[in-house]
Amino acid sequence: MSLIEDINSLIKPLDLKAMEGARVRQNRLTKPPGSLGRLEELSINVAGIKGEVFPHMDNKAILTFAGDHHVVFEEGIASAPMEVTAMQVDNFVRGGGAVNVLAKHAGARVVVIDMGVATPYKSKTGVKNKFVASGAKNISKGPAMSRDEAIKSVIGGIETVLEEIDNGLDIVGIGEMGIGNTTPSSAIFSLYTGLDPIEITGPGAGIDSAVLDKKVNIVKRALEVNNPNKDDMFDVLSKIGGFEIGGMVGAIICCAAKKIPVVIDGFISTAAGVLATSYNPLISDYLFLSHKSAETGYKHVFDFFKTTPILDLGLRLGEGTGAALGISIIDAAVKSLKDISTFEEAGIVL
Ligand SMILES: Cc1cc2ncn([C@H]3O[C@H](COP(=O)(O)O)[C@@H](O)[C@H]3O)c2cc1C
Ligand SMILES: O=C(O)c1cccnc1
Repeated sequence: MSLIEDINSLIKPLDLKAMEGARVRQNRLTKPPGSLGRLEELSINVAGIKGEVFPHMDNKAILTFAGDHHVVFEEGIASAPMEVTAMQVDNFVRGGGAVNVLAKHAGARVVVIDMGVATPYKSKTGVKNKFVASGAKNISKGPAMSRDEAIKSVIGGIETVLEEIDNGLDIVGIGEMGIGNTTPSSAIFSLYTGLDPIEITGPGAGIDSAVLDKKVNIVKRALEVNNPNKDDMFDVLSKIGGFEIGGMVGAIICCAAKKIPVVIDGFISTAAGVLATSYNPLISDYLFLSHKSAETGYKHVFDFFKTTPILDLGLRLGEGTGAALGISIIDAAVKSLKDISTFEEAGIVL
């Protein structure tokens, strides 16, 4: 636990001086003030996070945390076989996943982390091993994991970021792979919003309406059986979370501590964002929501964040796909702040 507390204690409010410097520069660039809209705000936020008016954006990474969920198979609410999580891990290592393609487009590397994949994958190299246990247990019957395992999963996420910093890390996208993980994510959102699971729970990767009814009841049962305490993030993570969700929480905490902008992906990584923000509200300043997930409950979760999604493309995939697109927009924002000439430099007098 002490690594988590030590890292958490490093998280500080944004650098207001750097933000003011960026704001002043934005207003001196050869364009009408405010005309780059949200890009201006994004660049100012990155300056505040990094404490620099000209932040570096050379090294970008999508961290895709993988883990399984026994609840969806034991209760018959799965969208795909459990083995698909492991198969997708291999696909990502080969570079053939949707996240690989969009990350490449954004100039970001993809790091795949095994937090708790329950079936074997073929890749011998190319997967970071932070394995905690073989899939989260059935949350409709009891806790997903022990408290110690929840702590271990968060530490795995922190270690991932610390190790990746050595490879250069200017911005991070948070993604996941885990068949069934919209179920724990829906439970987490229901708990923190206080909304009935029927308003939050959606079809995930794709189930019919009869299975969706069952899924809503499973989310309700998970909350009743476990009675998680929302003021204790580790209680929530251990009772209704998952190993890849814990990994994402750790990565988010560590990025905030290390002044690295964190770009959240869709429904599941947003659940990790809610958990991390509940653990330390200062983290909210370090987060960017890349896109508005099309999954049912997503629209109800903005109150937890100081920001709103950058894109609205109807995505509902996960893996870090939306985060990759978000990174390319943030990169454009930072480049605009740095590289557009000021009126003075261009010799333009208005
Ligand atoms: C082939 C395939 C690739 C995926 N890539 C991401 N997900 C997404 O779907 C899963 C969550 O949805 P649910 O809770 O309904 O299973 C996660 O793995 C998420 O990343 C996928 C799902 C499938 C089937
Ligand atoms: O929004 C997402 O990331 C999402 C939605 C449904 C299924 N998988 C991921």
